[in-house]
Amino acid sequence: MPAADVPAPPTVVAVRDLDLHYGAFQALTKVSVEIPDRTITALIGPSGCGKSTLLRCINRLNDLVPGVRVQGQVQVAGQDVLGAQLPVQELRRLVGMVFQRPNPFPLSVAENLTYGPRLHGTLSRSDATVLVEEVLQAVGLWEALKDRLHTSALRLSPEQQQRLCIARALATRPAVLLMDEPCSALDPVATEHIEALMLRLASERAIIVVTHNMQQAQRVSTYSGFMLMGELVEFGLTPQLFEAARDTRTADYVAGRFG
Ligand SMILES: Nc1ncnc2c1ncn2[C@@H]1O[C@H](COP(=O)(O)OP(=O)(O)OP(=O)(O)O)[C@@H](O)[C@H]1O
Repeated sequence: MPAADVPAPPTVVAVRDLDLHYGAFQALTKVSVEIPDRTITALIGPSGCGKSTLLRCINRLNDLVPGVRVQGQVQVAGQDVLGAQLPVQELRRLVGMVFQRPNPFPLSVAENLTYGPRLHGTLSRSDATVLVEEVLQAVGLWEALKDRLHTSALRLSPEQQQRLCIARALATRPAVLLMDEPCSALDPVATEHIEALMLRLASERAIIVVTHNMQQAQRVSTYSGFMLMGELVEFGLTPQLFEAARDTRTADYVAGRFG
């Protein structure tokens, strides 16, 4: 964990003056943040404050919502996300996403993992074999599943399904992994395993995790952002945000005085 006087790692996601409206409702207001590479950043705040909306701006998942309007700038690895230059398909390769409920495709374990890379280009049979082992190793599933690669992913336990979804997101070698409440459908033991996995994976790419769980944010993240009613109130090193917040609203929230 870097001390407050150690320079932050280079920025991998830069958000500047981001406004988002769902129809007439403004869900994000002038959000600016620089997310450091190769570390975990947690987004916290009360229900409805815009955490998931901000996350979904980073891979343009909000594009699918009718009536959505986005203004401002989002850059991932130096590339402009909201403009027309970066095709959405390439963006989705660069930015993986894991959701609250494990959502494997109704396909085999191996097909879940090769689906993305096949969509993004050609994947030879030998490359696919190497890739499947690599990403299953990365999420600690190789030993358990190496003889079940052609089993339906839907037959796995919830924890295995969530690990598989993380492996599927890793298969396109993203620079950033977005995780929206990735443990909320899991029991405490599975949650502990996924948190340990997140810490391992963050040595090679940035992870941005939305969580309602204050303990989880403190256990896994190096940086945290506190959001309230569409604004990013405070962003900084996690211990500082939890123990010496600059803004009284942050201090009140992390102390459990509201939300
Ligand atoms: N598709 C949508 N259409 C209209 N309003 C939406 C849509 N999605 C979210 N909102 C609204 O935008 C606001 C922010 O929602 P968002 O899901 O980003 O919050 P959140 O902080 O992630 O909440 P939670 O912690 O409950 O998941 C909320 O008021 C929500 O009702």
